[in-house]
Amino acid sequence: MAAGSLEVGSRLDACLAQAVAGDPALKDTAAVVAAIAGAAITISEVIGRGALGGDLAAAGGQNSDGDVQKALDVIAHQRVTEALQAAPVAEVASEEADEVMRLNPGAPLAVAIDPLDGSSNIGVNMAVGTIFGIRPAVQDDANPLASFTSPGTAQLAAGFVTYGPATALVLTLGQGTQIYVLDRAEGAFRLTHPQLDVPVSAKEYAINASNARHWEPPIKAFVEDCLRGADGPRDKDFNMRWLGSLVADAQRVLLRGGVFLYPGDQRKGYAQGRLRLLYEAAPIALLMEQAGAGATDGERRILDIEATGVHERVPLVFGSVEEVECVAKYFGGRNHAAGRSPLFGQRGLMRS
Ligand SMILES: O=P(O)(O)OC[C@H]1O[C@](O)(COP(=O)(O)O)[C@@H](O)[C@@H]1O
Ligand SMILES: [Mg+2]
Ligand SMILES: [Mg+2]
Repeated sequence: MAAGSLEVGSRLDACLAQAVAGDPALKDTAAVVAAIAGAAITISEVIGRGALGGDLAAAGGQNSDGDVQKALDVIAHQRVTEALQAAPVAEVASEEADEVMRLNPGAPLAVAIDPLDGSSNIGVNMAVGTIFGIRPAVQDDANPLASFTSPGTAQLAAGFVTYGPATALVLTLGQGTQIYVLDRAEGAFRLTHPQLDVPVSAKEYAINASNARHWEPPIKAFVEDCLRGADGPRDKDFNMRWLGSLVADAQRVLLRGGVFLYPGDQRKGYAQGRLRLLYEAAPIALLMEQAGAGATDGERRILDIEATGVHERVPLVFGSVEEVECVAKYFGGRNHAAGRSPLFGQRGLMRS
């Protein structure tokens, strides 16, 4: 979907048809997007009823990452896998399934999906979401992960749905990033943002600061310098937001800029942070890059990283390009001593 060629208010199905008319190779990808969007509408109805529909936060089993599955995690996983079963999808890598799931052998596409992102927000009426990345399926009976080992650049499309005050689908088919909002009266998504363009610089960061004592020195230094604001080496005051829901934080960054960090830290099991490469970091990274923003693990471009496991984690930094590059400088050791140097960050020394 080329930027500028889409009309605000158009229905998702019309926009997908237009994309396929322009590039017939997108036919299957568009069918998968439509299937996920359909499942998202039904998930949004469940979430919209809140506690009227029962306790969506009720604990069930455990997923492979050791997280307790809540009732809504399980419902969302069922809804998306049912929808993908009826689409041209050979395999699914879901947060809520230990192994890659085989759906339609021989079908052309594979989907990595986080059916319900932001699980800690379930049951308290806060935003949650669904994240997905669509890739070509690679048939290799000896390697069940074959469809998912290519770097994120192999993704044909990526997106997420936010179930917030409005239900929104943020989508890229590799030509810009668009937002569609669910028109509840009609039961259809309509285009609201034909081309997102993330501001290059920003004054807002998002990180779970309760982990500060576990952070590595570059992250500590970056955040300390943000906190020092106009009195420190960054020379500007920052605001902070943390929603505990990656999709909601990502949507804010896409709409008004900023930087999000979930770094690795020294807690047991958190050396690579908390977020998963295949169904969280890689789709978000494609959406960011297609909107003019960046996504790294601190230093390396997320889209260049190859997965070696379904639920592999990766440190994640994304958002306004200047901020993402600034974080990389702290990792490179070029900035992170600066905040503590008597020559930096003091009015009248390195700055006028
Ligand atoms: O509770 P923490 O450590 O701040 O982690 C919050 C992060 O974890 C997540 O909830 C992980 O996703 P899931 O809920 O899909 O496991 C992100 O949405 C969010 O950004
Ligand atoms: Mg998640
Ligand atoms: Mg999840």
